[in-house]
Parts: sequence; C-alpha cells; structure tokens
Amino acid sequence: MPGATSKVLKTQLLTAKAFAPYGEVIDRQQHTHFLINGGSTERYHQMACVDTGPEDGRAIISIFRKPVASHFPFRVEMMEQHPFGSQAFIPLKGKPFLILVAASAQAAEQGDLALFLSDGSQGINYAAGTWHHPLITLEDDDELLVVDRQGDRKNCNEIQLPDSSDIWVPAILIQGASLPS
Ligand SMILES: NC(=O)N[C@@H](O)C(=O)O
Ligand code: NI
Repeated sequence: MPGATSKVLKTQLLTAKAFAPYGEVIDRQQHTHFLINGGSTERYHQMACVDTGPEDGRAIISIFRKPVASHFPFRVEMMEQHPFGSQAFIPLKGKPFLILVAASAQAAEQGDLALFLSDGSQGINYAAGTWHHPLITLEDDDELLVVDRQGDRKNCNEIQLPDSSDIWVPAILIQGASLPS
C-alpha cells in the first residue's frame, strides 16, 4: 500500500489539449460531425489517424477483453511504448478506464506520469512511441476495440521503474459506482 512518502497520482480531465503530447482523444463531444447516408447518420470523421510507421507495418483491429478489473491501488512498476505505430483503445461497453502515460522513459523513471480517466465514451490513440501503461480497467468484464500496428519489427519496448519510484495509481471512485480496491 502507498505510504506517507508515496506519490499517489491524481486523474486529469481527458481533453484533446491535455492529451496532445501523448496522442489523440476519440470523443464525440470534442469532435464535429457531418451528415451522411441521406441525413440518417452522423459521421465523426477522422477522429484519429492510424500510424503504421515503416513499410512493413499494417493496421489491425483487435478486441481486448478483460474479465477482471485492475486491482487498486497499485504501484506503477513498468511502462511500455510502441515505437513504430500508434495504438488506439476504444471502449465497447461504455465503461470508464484509466490511461497512464509519460512524456519519455526518463520522465517515467522519475515518476513524471500523467493519469487520465476516460468516462467510457472516450477512446484514445497513443502516438507512436508514447510511453504508457498496459490497459487499466476499472470494472470487471470490460472490452475495448484496439487499432494498432502489425509488422515484422519488435514494436513493444518496456521499462521497469526502479523500486525507488514509489508511484501509485489509486482506487478511483466513479460517480455512482464503487470500484474494486
Ligand atoms: N500487449 C498489448 O497488445 N497491449 C499493450 O500494448 C497495451 O497497451 O495494453
Ligand atoms: Ni500498448
């Protein structure tokens, strides 16, 4: 458990501006749309761009199904990046989830991390190379659509945060729901 000297992260509002250093926010509330199909459908066009990087890359679509929510509070022990392509996470069940990022490996090792909370209607698209924590879900039985790069190159670098970096993600109370801790 976090101690008196631990750094317990606070969530930030997931806005396009705040998240810009790390990627894009996929949020109908923050995008315009135009009508298509005879006015029957709103197209929220190009909310994010898929970056497949070097020529051997192609964009793939996956579903991450996570039966059990992450356990809170937890100490941040590792972060990862995908140097050759972007990675988007789009909630399929409307459940809030957490997004933990850092501007660089050094920032991560120094505990300079940013924690964002999606309200469940917002997705994100990590820019290629963005340091982030693997998927952090707040409720059991969650599913997110993931769009990222498939290619021949190793596209996942990890760093282990030193034991001295006593950084914690707390239990987040969502309006009207209590979360596992
Ligand atoms: N390993 C994997 O595909 N997932 C991670 O990249 C993640 O960000 O959750
Ligand atoms: Ni990832």
